[in-house]
Amino acid sequence: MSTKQALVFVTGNANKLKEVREILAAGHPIELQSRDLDLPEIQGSTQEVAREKCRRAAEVIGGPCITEDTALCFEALNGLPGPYIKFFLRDLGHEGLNNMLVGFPNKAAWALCTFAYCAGPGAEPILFEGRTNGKIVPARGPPKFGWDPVFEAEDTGKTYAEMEPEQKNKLSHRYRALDKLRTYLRSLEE
Ligand SMILES: O=P(O)(O)OP(=O)(O)OP(=O)(O)OC[C@H]1O[C@@H](n2cnc3c(O)ncnc32)[C@H](O)[C@@H]1O
Ligand SMILES: [Mg+2]
Repeated sequence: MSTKQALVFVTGNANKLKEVREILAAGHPIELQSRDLDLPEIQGSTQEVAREKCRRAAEVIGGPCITEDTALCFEALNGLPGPYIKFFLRDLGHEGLNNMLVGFPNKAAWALCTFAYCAGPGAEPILFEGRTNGKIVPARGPPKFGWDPVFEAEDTGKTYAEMEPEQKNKLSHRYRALDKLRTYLRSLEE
């Protein structure tokens, strides 16, 4: 009989959860439960933010869990807004994100996803990063998820919002990070 506790994905973001489930549905299955909790996030590097959030999540859950942090980094701004993109998006909108780069010819950006896995309260979280390069463009495509309409992924000519979910889920920052996490979790099963 297995005494293994289910792995819980702690996130307050329904779109993230949807994509994670879609990505995990293709390929090796990983059993996942979810908890809709909006955990406090510290200031710091993407790694510090991710580690601390996952640590707190494990305390709340009382068992193994994963969390995910997404940053959107502008090359002309040395990687900012980075982990603070949520608040820039909320307060400035798609147009404001474009306006931030008005004075810069360089519109390059990258989306960075950091999954954190914590084995339980007190354990040190382990991080898995995935990055997709692109550029910031005036909004195109349905505004269903965050900054998807203003991020054009490299070599696709399309914003994330213009893609079918299958296309985004094959090249996204989230897919790339989750693929590494999946490999790690499989190695634990062996
Ligand atoms: O509870 P958590 O998991 O933290 O969910 P959150 O919505 O607070 O998410 P983050 O702290 O990681 O902030 C990332 C911001 O970027 C947005 N976002 C995350 N992934 C995205 C994606 O793939 N495409 C577009 N926007 C995304 C998200 O809606 C937030 O505004
Ligand atoms: Mg958050």
